[in-house]
Amino acid sequence: MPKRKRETKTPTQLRNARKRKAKKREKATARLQDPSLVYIDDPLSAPTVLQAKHFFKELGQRLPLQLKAKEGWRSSAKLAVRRGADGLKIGLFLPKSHEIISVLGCSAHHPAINQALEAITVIGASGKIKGYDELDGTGDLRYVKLDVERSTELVQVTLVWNASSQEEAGSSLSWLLKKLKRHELWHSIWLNFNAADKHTSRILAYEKEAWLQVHGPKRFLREALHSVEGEAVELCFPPFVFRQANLCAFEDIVSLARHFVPAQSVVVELYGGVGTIGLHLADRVSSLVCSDENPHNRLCFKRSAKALPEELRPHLSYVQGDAASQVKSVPTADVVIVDPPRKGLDEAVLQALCRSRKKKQQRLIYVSCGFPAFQRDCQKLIDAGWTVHHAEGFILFPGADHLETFCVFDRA
Ligand SMILES: C[S@@+](CC[C@H](N)C(=O)[O-])C[C@H]1O[C@@H](n2cnc3c(N)ncnc32)[C@H](O)[C@@H]1O
Repeated sequence: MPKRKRETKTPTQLRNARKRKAKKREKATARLQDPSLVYIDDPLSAPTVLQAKHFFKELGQRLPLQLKAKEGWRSSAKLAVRRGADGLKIGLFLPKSHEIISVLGCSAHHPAINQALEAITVIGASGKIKGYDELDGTGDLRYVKLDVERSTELVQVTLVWNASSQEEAGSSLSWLLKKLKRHELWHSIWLNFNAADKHTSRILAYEKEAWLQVHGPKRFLREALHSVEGEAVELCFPPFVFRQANLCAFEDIVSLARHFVPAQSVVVELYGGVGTIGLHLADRVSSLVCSDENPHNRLCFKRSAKALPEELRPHLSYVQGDAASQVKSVPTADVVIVDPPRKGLDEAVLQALCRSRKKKQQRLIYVSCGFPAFQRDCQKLIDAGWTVHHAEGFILFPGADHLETFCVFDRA
């Protein structure tokens, strides 16, 4: 039989074939739905919300649900960047997949986030910068983080770059920065150098050396929660600290927390971030010790506390450390406030709360962003003698299968 000649393709043909394939993939995913908007028609029908209602009903508790604006609420977003057929593909991963769905123009975004995304997408269409390719670990831009300063509508943008330094990033980064700086959208521009292995799921590199501010003022982005009563606080949110994506709705949680902290309480706050809840209790506490594992938070807390009236400052302190290292303070508190990540309380914290007995009466305010973990922790707290005094559910991400649970426990 005559041998068939092997078909060889020119580099241009190969490139075009790759582009066609990528376009086909993009078309297929475009038909799929943004995972953050699946329940947007009726956010109260999301499975987690129904599950939470059932759980509290079984405990003999009502669970009032709070839902604010369904559009324009997301003032902080971390978005993945990958290689697209026509430049950068920026968006959210579809559940359990490596496919990205574009979120350009998403109705949940604060308008400033959409403007920023548009600007980056247009610049990216030139093809001069490459989106990250997780198959081979090549490419430039891995993620973008966008945080809006709501009072000015300016955006703090962080470019997560696949290099370990600005030198290593080279001319493509310098070119992008030059283009970005022509826009008047920015509060500041930050670089986060993350050359971690392609198998990592970590979005940001948290080491101090990984961060570089290349544009904007030295003063951190500020946010005031205007609807919260008490002393006005200016929270600091540089890009390397946790910030609630829906700060407008979280204001109501902070207000509610104030309501459940009796005047002159000794308060211990674990998983406190930059002091988003704790600092708003400054006029209600005889002392507040706030802590968090992120070493960057301390400076933010101190700067915000410094701007409070002089007589309140001595009552406020901040300790850097993970929650497990702070459990000694739990029995000394009248009120313990916890707002852990999705996985819930660390075992050491849960154990400390379950055996804490020094005070005659104690209150625990638990703010949870992960309902399954809350359910588990709640059951253990009840078994240890805590009772649910009040619970409320907040739809912080309307359209997503998520509930932020606010629960007050008491122990006599
Ligand atoms: C859901 S955020 C809440 C922060 C704050 N209450 C707010 O609303 O901005 C959780 C915080 O827990 C911190 N964190 C995560 N794991 C921790 C741990 N094991 N010990 C202490 N803090 C932790 C994170 O750094 C983050 O600031």
